[in-house]
Amino acid sequence: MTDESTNSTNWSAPQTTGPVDATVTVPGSKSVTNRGLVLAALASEPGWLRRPLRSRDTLLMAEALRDLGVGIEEGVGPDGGGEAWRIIPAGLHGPATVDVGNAGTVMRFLPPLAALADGPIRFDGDPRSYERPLHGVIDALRALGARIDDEGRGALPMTVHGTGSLDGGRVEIDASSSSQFVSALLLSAPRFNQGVEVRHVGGTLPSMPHIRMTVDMLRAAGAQVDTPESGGEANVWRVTPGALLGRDLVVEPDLSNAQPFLAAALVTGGRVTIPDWPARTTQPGDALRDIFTAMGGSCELTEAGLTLTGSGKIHGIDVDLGDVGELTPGIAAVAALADSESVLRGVAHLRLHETDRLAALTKEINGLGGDVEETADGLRIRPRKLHGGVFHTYEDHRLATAGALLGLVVPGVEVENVETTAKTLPDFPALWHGMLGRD
Ligand SMILES: O=C(O)C1=C[C@@H](OP(=O)(O)O)[C@@H](O)[C@H](O)C1
Ligand SMILES: C=C(OP(=O)(O)O)C(=O)O
Repeated sequence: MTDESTNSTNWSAPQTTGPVDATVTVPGSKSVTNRGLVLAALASEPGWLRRPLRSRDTLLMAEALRDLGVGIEEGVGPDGGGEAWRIIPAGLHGPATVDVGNAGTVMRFLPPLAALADGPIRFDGDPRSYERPLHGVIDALRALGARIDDEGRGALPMTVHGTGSLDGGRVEIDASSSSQFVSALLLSAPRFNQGVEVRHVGGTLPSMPHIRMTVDMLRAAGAQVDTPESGGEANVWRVTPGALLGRDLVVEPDLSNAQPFLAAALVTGGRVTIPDWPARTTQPGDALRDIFTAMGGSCELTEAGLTLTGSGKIHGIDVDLGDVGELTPGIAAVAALADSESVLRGVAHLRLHETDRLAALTKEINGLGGDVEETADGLRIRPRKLHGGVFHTYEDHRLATAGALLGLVVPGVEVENVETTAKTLPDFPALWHGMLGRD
């Protein structure tokens, strides 16, 4: 949380007095799209990504891969249906410069791939990207044989001096500040000469579903991966070197971006359906079914999608969100409207996300009259009657959607820089108005 002022205008969050009743089609998953792009770029044959998310984070990933020589063409899917990207792998070339923006997936997933390029790849990004942890990736890549020039920062900006190949092998990392360190090393590992064995040492590893997503997608592309869950040692992942297949992958809707819409049903005692909700998924957003049920809603998964129906009651919750940290801002907003206290635990690492999310949520909800307190690893939220005001967003898409949710039931909430939702959900204001039946 570094900046309070931007020049953008405030967005008057639409308020509703009645229950929301809508079906909202949510664009594709950021996490699946960006893994899909990396794996397709490293494959030994062309592949398809259908219904990819087109947002700041995924366009930065696509742009970076193009700059390294990968072909990413617009097209329709092989069956003629849906929008798609056709990805044509090629030799990875430097010199090139990668703009990571403030995308964790770009700043962490691409340096291992850059080590396979045949020249220097410079990484730079938004000022906040310099503050986000990257040491796990940098140190590990050095241990695996890469040369990286970061002028001793252990962070961006930096240059990875690709030599066309990387030894790989065994490495220990402390990934307690971001699961993306583990995912990053695993994703490119089929192309390392010896593959990789990653051992996490240190504090609790967050966001396990995202590591499972990495493993599942690697296996679906033909990689051999051993995991703690497949009988291996705790906190150790192994990827065997080998060719990756080109896939025809349909990207699931982004379930974390479905959160504000489902929450709208919960806080208005209404009903919202999200089509194409997957029956099985590694996305952390699937946990919303249990969390929002515990908070007073009821969920039903049918052919039409996932429907959340609000009961008119919103209950507080005491929950460890370490596995599903990216859901915290949306849950905090609902908790501020509940009938009892909430304690959100296990998310100390959110201090190093797009902004310091714990500080930002505390300040902004309290700015509307709330009573939120930071704890060592999360938030304690005591619901209070809220009033209108400006909800600052600190260039954090999930702060912006949390502010919109509060504004749905609290008169006079102005969300500052709602355009920041473009990081993962560029159409958010239009989708939100559409949900309310307004233009
Ligand atoms: O791998 C991924 O796609 C992600 C992993 C998580 O990162 P952290 O483990 O750094 O929280 C999550 O918060 C982020 O939004 C997406
Ligand atoms: C933490 C997030 O993003 P990133 O991929 O930049 O880490 C997020 O989307 O909530």
